[in-house]
Amino acid sequence: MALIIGNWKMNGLKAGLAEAKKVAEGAKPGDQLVICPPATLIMAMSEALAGSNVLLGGQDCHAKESGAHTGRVSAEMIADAGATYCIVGHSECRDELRDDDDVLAGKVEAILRAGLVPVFCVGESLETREAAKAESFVKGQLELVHGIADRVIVAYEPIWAIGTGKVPSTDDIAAMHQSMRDYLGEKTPLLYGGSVKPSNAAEILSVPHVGGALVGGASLKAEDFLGIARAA
Ligand SMILES: O=C[C@H](O)COP(=O)(O)O
Repeated sequence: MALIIGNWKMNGLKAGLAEAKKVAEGAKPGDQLVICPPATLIMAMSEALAGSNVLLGGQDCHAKESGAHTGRVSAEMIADAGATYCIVGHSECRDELRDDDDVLAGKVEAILRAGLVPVFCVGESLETREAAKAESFVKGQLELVHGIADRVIVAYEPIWAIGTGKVPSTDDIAAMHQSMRDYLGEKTPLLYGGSVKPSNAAEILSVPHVGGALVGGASLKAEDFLGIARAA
């Protein structure tokens, strides 16, 4: 069964709890669903979804456990609020927070320290794809998790496919996932992310080595998120 992770990004006020409850109510036995809401909602959502087969994740974290880091959230806090997973290295964080490999290494270590599963995001820009360097670029990003390949989930998200409605060809998705599989070995779950919708999910999820999806926009409506789960 595919793992379908919804990344709500900076969307979802308290009213989002109702949407998450709809996901839990509509989930079928065996579904592997994860919602990564804003940190402000994790605790309430973990109470509301207790006993369901929808798990929760954070979207990012600080490398330190606690301290004078105004505005930041630690992996321990995310775990304490009821999450099981934490996204790290999303291209929006790499861009907005200027997260480089050193910072990301600290965050991955923190996520493991807190007992969470890291969902490590990689993906190339359009420029890199057009220069036929996508696979080597992604392999470079994956070096950071090569030594912990059995403790991490990797999400391949081409930056140009995020929120744009553009999706790589299934041949390109297959080639990238084969390349990641060859580099990381068999134990790492590999997800695809970037404009996944109910209408294209079945095709994407049938590509060899694609073990699930990291979903942004289409995870905000229970009907769409469950539609993707059904396609899996
Ligand atoms: O983390 C999720 C991704 O950035 C994909 O977002 P999207 O499904 O809105 O393209």
